[in-house]
Amino acid sequence: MSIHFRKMHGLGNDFIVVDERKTPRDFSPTRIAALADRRRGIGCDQFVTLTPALNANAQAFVRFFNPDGSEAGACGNASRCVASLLATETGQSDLTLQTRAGLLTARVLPAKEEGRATVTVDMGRPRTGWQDVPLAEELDTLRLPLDGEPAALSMGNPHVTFFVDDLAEAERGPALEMHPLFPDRANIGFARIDASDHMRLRVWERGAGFTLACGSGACAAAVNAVRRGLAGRRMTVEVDGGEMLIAWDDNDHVQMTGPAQLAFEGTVDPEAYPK
Ligand SMILES: N[C@H](CCC[C@H](N)C(=O)O)C(=O)O
Repeated sequence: MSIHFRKMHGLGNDFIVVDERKTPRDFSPTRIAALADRRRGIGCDQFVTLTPALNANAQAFVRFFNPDGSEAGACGNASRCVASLLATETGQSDLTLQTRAGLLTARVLPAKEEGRATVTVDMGRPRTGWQDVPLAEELDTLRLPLDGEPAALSMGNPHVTFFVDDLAEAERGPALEMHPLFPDRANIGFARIDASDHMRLRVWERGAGFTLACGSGACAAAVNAVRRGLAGRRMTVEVDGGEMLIAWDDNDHVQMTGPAQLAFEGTVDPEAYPK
């Protein structure tokens, strides 16, 4: 039986979004991986499901799955896309999403062009304890004992940020994702600080590989830059797919602003894919 889906993206980080609030489906990791596959399936960086919110203040419970079938607690770019979807549906500009990392509030600004919105998501507080990331042992998350001394934190998902002069160092990403120091694996960011309010970032994403943008990775890199005394608390983060504005506010919350775009809608029969 075919289901409806939306293909959306934030700065080229792309998503299949399935609204299961009326008919929950509980896709298996295998089926998610098949649907997310760019050759055998529809193809996406993350598969995103909406199910009924458990918290009365939220419009939906939102879950994020990588193309390898693993689930992530946070996904910044997809959170902007879902907020934009809910704004179109409800006519509201202020939305609340329930995620495994907690409640996220979002504000959708008036769309300048059809199908594209600018959204600010409050991504909550960065968690900088070694067990938050998590790390395999007690360490100072400001400088990990790895070549390049990266900083680490969680935005609801694990992020490690290397501060580099040459972004070619991003080729280290695949091996570092699987490093034994990261029991849940990790998203590996490589940030070049070009000014106190501007960085260039590439992220090797856990379970997804290089993406054109990583919202939670931009939040993590901006906070880690402040922690290391390399930047101010408002930062333009330039990624392959474009730019986001990140602000680590006075309440210790990270505000992420960027575009959300609906590419197309369609239907798919999940039964046509491996269970
Ligand atoms: N690969 C990430 C999830 C997607 C994050 C990224 N697409 C974003 O916009 O934050 C993880 O496993 O934690």
